[in-house]
Amino acid sequence: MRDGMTARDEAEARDEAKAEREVVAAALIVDGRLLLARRGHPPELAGQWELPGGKVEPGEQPRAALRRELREELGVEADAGERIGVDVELPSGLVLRAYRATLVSGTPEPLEHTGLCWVDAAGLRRMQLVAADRVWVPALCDALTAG
Ligand SMILES: Nc1nc2c([nH]c(=O)n2[C@H]2C[C@H](O)[C@@H](COP(=O)(O)OP(=O)(O)OP(=O)(O)O)O2)c(=O)[nH]1
Repeated sequence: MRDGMTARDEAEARDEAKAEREVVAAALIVDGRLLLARRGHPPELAGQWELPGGKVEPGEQPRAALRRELREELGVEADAGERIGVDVELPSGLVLRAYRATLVSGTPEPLEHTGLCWVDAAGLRRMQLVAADRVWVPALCDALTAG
């Protein structure tokens, strides 16, 4: 045990460290199309498409983080649902996880991205996705074709 820390402090610190390592990403599907967002930064990812989302803050639940990110990035209220696709280990040590999301209110706008687009399964296969997201294409296409 670390000096001055109780077992509960340590458990919470572990939980926080774990939460800090997760990036949540939204598979937001409306009318059979998936929303993609184009990154403007960092330079090595600029111009590539991703699922909107971001890092979970310490003490934050992943689905709450996703709702916050969609509010900040797109200006919408959304619900976060089931996981989709596999966990992806990012080179930075973060773990990237995708969740189904449903739109509750608002129209997505690119408040922090350089653009948005809605794609069906064929469109998704043509997009230049950030490398980490490419493993999700089959699962996302299944979700799109399942209606
Ligand atoms: N949001 C998101 N990030 C992704 C995806 N795929 C992927 O490799 N990433 C990476 C890019 C970044 O290294 C990291 C998330 O960073 P971010 O910039 O979106 O996080 P954030 O909104 O919390 O922003 P920041 O304040 O840390 O800049 O995960 C994805 O589909 N969505």
